Amino acid sequence: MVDTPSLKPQVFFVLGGPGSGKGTQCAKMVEKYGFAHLSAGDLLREERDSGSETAALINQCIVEGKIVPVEITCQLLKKGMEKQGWAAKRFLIDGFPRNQDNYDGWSKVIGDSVDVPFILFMDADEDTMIARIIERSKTSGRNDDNIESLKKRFATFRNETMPIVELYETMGKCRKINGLRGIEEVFADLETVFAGFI
Ligand SMILES: Nc1ncnc2c1ncn2[C@@H]1O[C@H](COP(=O)(O)OP(=O)(O)OP(=O)(O)O)[C@@H](O)[C@H]1O
Ligand SMILES: O=c1ccn([C@@H]2O[C@H](COP(=O)(O)O)[C@@H](O)[C@H]2O)c(=O)[nH]1
Ligand SMILES: [Mg+2]
Repeated sequence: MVDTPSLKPQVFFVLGGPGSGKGTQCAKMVEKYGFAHLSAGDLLREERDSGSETAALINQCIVEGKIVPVEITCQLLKKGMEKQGWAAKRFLIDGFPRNQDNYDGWSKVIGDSVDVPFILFMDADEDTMIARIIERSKTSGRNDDNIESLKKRFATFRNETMPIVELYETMGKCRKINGLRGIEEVFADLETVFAGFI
């Protein structure tokens, strides 16, 4: 467990398939309400591009749509949270925990050092998400924004991440958002869900 001051940070995990709008909505929460946003995927891409000893493993996972071992991701998230200032913060952690290994690793390293009031599940159908990612691929420069990687990312999402969404549902801690509407309409729903925290 990490050593925390008395005031615990609040962490809201944001889950959803590739292209469901996690990053887009988190950016709006940062802009309007000053939440701190950590995208696990962005942190992993940054670590890969730094050329560290884990770079090759991270890149292989990204291209194959597989999930990076939690020891790597959790350390990046912990460092990111500390960098932002740990205490009295509201963190949106985007794209994590993605499987049981992620969930267990987070529980072990961070666990009760933070409060997780609820998670967001950005719900959208695959055809919509594929169309968004193919459009994004024109400018993103991401080496997993292509049909081959995307199919694998969807399979991982269905098989490994959805059980984590369901786990939070059973705890009464999952807030499902219809991600199919326009960006502003989706954001209005987030504002409703976050009432009391904004
Ligand atoms: N509600 C929306 N309607 C239309 N387009 C959207 C909507 N939300 C996001 N987009 C667009 O879809 C693309 C993917 O969105 P975003 O990057 O937020 O998804 P993500 O869930 O973070 O995906 P990934 O898991 O691949 O990082 C972006 O180009 C974004 O501008
Ligand atoms: O916790 C995580 C988050 C991400 N990954 C890997 O990164 C890619 C891209 O993630 P995005 O959220 O779409 O940016 C994802 O497919 C995984 O390969 C991870 O392993 N663990
Ligand atoms: Mg994203």
